[in-house]
Amino acid sequence: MTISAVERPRPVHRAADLLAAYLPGSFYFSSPRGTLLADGVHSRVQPENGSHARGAAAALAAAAAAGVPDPVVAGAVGFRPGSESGLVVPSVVRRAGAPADVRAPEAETGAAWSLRPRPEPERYADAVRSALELIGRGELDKVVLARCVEATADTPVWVPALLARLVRANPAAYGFAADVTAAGDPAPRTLVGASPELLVSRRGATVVANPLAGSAPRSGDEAVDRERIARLRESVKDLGEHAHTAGQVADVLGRFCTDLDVPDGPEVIGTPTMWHLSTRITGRLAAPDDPACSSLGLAEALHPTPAVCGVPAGAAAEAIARLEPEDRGYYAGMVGWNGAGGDGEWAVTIRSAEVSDRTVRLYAGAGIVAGSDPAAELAETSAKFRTLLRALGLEERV
Ligand SMILES: C=C(O[C@H]1C=CC=C(C(=O)O)[C@@H]1O)C(=O)O
Repeated sequence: MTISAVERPRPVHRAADLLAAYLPGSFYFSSPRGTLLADGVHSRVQPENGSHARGAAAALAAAAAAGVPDPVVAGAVGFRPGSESGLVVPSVVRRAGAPADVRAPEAETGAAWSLRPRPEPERYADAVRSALELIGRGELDKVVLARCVEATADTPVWVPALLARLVRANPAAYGFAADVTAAGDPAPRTLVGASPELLVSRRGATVVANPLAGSAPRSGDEAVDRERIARLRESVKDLGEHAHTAGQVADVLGRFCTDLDVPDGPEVIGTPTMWHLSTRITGRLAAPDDPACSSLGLAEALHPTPAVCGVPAGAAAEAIARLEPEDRGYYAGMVGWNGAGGDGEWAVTIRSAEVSDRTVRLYAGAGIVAGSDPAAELAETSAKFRTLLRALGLEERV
């Protein structure tokens, strides 16, 4: 009797072993729901009429017909519509539980680094002032402005070690590493990060989204942090910034769901470097079999949320294109996986960097609304860089 690949019993893996098995070129994604490590490329996913979800459904059907066991679509999509995307059906997928007992080498303190902010911090503060003028004239309610720091080492950066340090330091985050090398790149390019923000997750008919917006840096001192949390909970500016984001996510999911549970107000969640206002929204899909309701379809409908773009979205995207000198690339896009039945998990690509050879490009942004202070927004982006800088052993440098 022969057993088809799909029916064959699956080996059981440990999360720590999958992280240790990650190599550049693999796709790694971990979350409180579990860990996924994917290798090889069975096929590349091309959008169909601009829809990644439709392209993914076709690629998954073809992979299942070809006997790929447990086919998934995995990878990342860039910030701008129609921009870079690196979605594939991998040849082999291994799964495990949420990351636990993860070992990681110490940061490469031996490497010599040079750091270049892009733009210079003062130019970022100028961009915030320009955004405040647009807000003052009523052209915008909110826009998220980002900046970049380019860190260059004297030796090539070993991404598996960087990923392991990120996951060890942020076990509750959405940890990821995705190969995003494009034709013409002089060296392989990897997107890596530890995002605190769930764009959307789907399991059967149940969907969850967890928009974040409104922030304060974590200080490490308990009394100071208690005070910062209390201030964040009451900050009119941060609550307004958050309401834009949670409201839009609820509106979009409401179009797909019969029941939607939206808490009355945000709670505060902590990462090792930040405090954020957070709203966990859950819903029940009206038509789970509709390809538009796959996790990738929902992620596309939600993207870009006002956590990374703004309100109104079109005017905010134009302001971003005009006021940010660096292209965002994959930063502020989405990263995750989508299975054949439509289940999956997509994180917002923040607390992230693109690594190529000796260079790491880190990105961080902050939501600008009426009442934002340019110096405070600049400081907030510096605090957000700490997730990656810490993993690189460079925390004191920005
Ligand atoms: C855009 C980023 O964070 C978003 C997520 C949480 C809080 C945010 C804020 O308070 O501005 C941002 O919307 C980033 O980390 O680059």
